[in-house]
Amino acid sequence: MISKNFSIILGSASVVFFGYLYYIKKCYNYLKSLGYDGPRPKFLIGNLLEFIIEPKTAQNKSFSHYSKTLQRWTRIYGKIYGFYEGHSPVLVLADPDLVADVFLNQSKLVTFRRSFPMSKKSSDPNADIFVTNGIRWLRLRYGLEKIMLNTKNNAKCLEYADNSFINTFIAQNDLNKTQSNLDISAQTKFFMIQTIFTVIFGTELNNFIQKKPHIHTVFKRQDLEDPRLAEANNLYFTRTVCHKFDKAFEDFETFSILKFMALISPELAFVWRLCEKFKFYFNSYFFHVPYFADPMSWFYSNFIEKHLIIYTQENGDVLKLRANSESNDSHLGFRAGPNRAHMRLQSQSQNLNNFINRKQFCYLNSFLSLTYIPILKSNQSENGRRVLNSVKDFSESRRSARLPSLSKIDEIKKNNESAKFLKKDENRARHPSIDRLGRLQSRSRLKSSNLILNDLESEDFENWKLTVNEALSNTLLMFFAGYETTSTAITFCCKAISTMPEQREKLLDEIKQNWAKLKFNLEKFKIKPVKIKNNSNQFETSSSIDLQDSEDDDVFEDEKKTPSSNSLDEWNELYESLENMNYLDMFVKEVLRLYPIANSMVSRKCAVDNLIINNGNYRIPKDMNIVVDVLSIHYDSVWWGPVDPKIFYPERFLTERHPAVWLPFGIGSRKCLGIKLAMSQIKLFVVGLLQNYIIDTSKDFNDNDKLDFSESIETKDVIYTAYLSCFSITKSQNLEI
Ligand code: HEM
Repeated sequence: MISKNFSIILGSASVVFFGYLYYIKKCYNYLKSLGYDGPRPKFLIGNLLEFIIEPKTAQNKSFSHYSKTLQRWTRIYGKIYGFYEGHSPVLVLADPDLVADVFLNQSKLVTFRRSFPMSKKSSDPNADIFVTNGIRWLRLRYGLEKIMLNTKNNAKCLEYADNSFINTFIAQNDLNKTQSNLDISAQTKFFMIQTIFTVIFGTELNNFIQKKPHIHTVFKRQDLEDPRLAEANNLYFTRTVCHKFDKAFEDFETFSILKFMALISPELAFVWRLCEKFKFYFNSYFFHVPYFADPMSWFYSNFIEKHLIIYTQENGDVLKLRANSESNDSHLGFRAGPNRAHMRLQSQSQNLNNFINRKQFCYLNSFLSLTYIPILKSNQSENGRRVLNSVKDFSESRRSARLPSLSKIDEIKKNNESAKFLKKDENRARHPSIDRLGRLQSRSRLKSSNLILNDLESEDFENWKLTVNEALSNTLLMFFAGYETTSTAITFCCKAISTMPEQREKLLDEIKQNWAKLKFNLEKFKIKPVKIKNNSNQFETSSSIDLQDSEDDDVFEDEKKTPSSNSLDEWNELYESLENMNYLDMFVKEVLRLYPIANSMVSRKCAVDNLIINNGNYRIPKDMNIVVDVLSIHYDSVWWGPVDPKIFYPERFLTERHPAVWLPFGIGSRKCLGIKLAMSQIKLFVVGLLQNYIIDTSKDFNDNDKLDFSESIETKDVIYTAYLSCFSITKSQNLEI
């Protein structure tokens, strides 16, 4: 009997197993059936292996990577083709007209980012804008755009960046005077972490943490290679946070068996996700336990929690929506009862209150201002109890706050949207895809998430709020999205400056011409932030790190000392003058054209049935992943000529180009939200550097290295990175007034 049951189970399992294999085999006909050419897939893995190892036709087997593989395929298969990740088809666009058609003209329908089986789901309460799709994405985008693409806010961010530049680069370099070479990559990372931190929290990283050792439980001295130097350089915490994020990026790129399994069998993603949950119980080597087991929790408990409690307390606000039920969101750090961290913060909050009372701009406060938290005034004298209540109520509010906005969207969608969308499209040439959409709608089979509601009136948008989870997770995203990308871009710019004297002179000329408006950096620099003690190895900084709890408990004391007295108008002026420096703008754009940093992120998922593009020549079925071969477009002489696109030639931007040929920040409605911030940070760094230093290739490299800008840039799978990042830095006399 047992053996009979066993045979039945075994038989059924074999049927399912072989059925699945048969299904996988059939999948490999899909792209062909749609008329798309492409590389021949291997059973089970598709074309994944080619992303890792170049085919044997190459002289030596060398490591390949994502963008270069696409470039190679484009040369063989043309402007549009497909490949398989496991057995999932992916369509590649390598032509600006096609990209414009999908990302600009049809962007209403293709605003879904392609997802990977193991990445966070769009419906996850902690999902950020990068992974969300459909209406939820639109709501987030609408809110975040108001803050992140606002010129005044960006001018303010510039002030933060300028302070960070002084704190990291100039202070650091003065300390290392004896050192002939400087690792710009490390410096720019410090710069970025400091800037992003300040932009998010409105206070400098060191000011926030240095006098509060109990706050930073994760910051251990042993994390640092040389704690003494780090401490002396006043970058103790900055280094540590950089180290954490570097590790997180390493994890992102490291091969993991679970990620691989999910790619080759996405239908079983739930199994791999489950395994991921339990992987801590297994040997981490096999499953690759990430350094940040849960980045959100880490970030939350070390930064946001403190900031938020103080934020709520300072406003005298109790966040009250539903008083009774218990929170189950303790993973974010909120617990119903008091804990010691809360008590400590409570007693120290007065200092932070002073800071928040300044109503200083920062992302976290701005994002929170978009949430659905009703603010009730409460009795100021019951300070302690209020904080604890606010923590409790806050977690309640996070859950309940989500509901009104989502139901509102549903309501809007049901009443107006589908009809409106289709009506607007009546004037457009009717593609079969749109007709089909209409038929689907009339059969009430249109799923809410399939349409993007770009056509809503602006009044409707005003009611769209963020949930508190969304405000927080997007704050964390800013670190991930802006840290490595911008610092790498700055390193590439430094490389271009150090290897191309002609272009460097042109930049210097432009800086001289705009000198009056760009005076901020140098003036600040004159107030030396650092001095070196004569009789010891110890360095002394204007805000040296005191790991003991200080008597003077005002964490913003140092901030008051920083010479940042420019008014917002002046920062706006600086922002504008940076914007108006045409050569600088072209220079940075050219660097990003030659070395687009995050091109694998420019991807979409088709959200409608049968999207017709290129005047009906191509059909993209629903759920098809679409990626762009950015490198091929960036190096195409048809679009970038007549000067050879391989040559570094910023002036090529003087000619008007196709709207879809420069893609380092993506394109269309999902274009990078940090574009303005990133561009002004890069420009500020370049100007600051040239104002103060002569930058040359490192003395450790010979003349051949010196000329080789492109060869010194290593490209990784996911994003680009620089591996020769040491430069020789000497104090410049050029621009002294
Ligand atoms: C040189 C620096 C940067 C580069 C090269 C870069 C590149 C990109 C790219 C290629 C995308 C995908 C766009 C698309 O799908 O069309 C993207 C998205 C995004 N980036 Fe950036 N980025 C940079 C800096 C930043 C910074 C500093 C921030 C914020 C502080 C940021 C925030 C975002 C966000 C939020 C998205 C998602 C937008 C959405 O899905 O709606 N980025 N970025």
